[in-house]
Amino acid sequence: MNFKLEDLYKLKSDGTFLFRDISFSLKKGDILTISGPSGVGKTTLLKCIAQLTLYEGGSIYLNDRTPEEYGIPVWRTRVMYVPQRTPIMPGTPMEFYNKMSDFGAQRTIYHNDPIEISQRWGISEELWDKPWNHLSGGEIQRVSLAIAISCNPDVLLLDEPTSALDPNTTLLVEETLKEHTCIIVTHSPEQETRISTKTYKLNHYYENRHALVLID
Ligand SMILES: Nc1ncnc2c1ncn2[C@@H]1O[C@H](COP(=O)(O)OP(=O)(O)OP(=O)(O)O)[C@@H](O)[C@H]1O
Repeated sequence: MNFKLEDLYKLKSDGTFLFRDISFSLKKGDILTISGPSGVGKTTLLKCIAQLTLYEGGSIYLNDRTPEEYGIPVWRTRVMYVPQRTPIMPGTPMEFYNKMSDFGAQRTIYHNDPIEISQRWGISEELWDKPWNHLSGGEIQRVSLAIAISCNPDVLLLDEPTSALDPNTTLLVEETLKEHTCIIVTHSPEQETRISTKTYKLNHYYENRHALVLID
């Protein structure tokens, strides 16, 4: 597996750069953490990679093929985005999972058991049959992440995946994430130190100069 960004850039609505010249490559098992001040564009960068937000320039490749070559629905199953806050849906997590795994591009993919994944992080099997709106923020975060991991994407795009979790549960989730290839937005320098194989610092644009550092 190889994953590559080349000179990705995105403009703000006023025509100035939100970010530019974003280039990096990942191999299987890499964890790239993205950090930087609020509003700098971290979430937007993940959404651009997932093809959920348009960008004005640059290229993205998974195994030397572009999103267009895969087709966008297939791309999103291979390069899967998990938002920081999953929108509350009707029904239960299990109903959602059953519907999703029977849908389009997911149907051809081998799925692991999301219940087994979430049990490693203290989520009981019964919780999967409770309505979404009866779950805590931390439970929703773990269930959403377990569903994404169960789909076996090549790259997970995770926006602050442990922001609602206590320190011990955060460590348990990190142990699982280390088994996958991930791009993770985090505000925690400690988390960055614990799990990253590469780090990316995204800073605000000032006077047309973008401070952006990639440390291998
Ligand atoms: N599709 C878009 N086109 C242009 N600008 C956008 C788009 N989506 C978001 N923005 C702008 O990009 C800026 C960065 O937002 P983003 O949520 O990516 O920041 P962030 O670094 O993730 O912040 P935080 O750490 O607070 O979550 C915001 O000013 C937002 O209004």
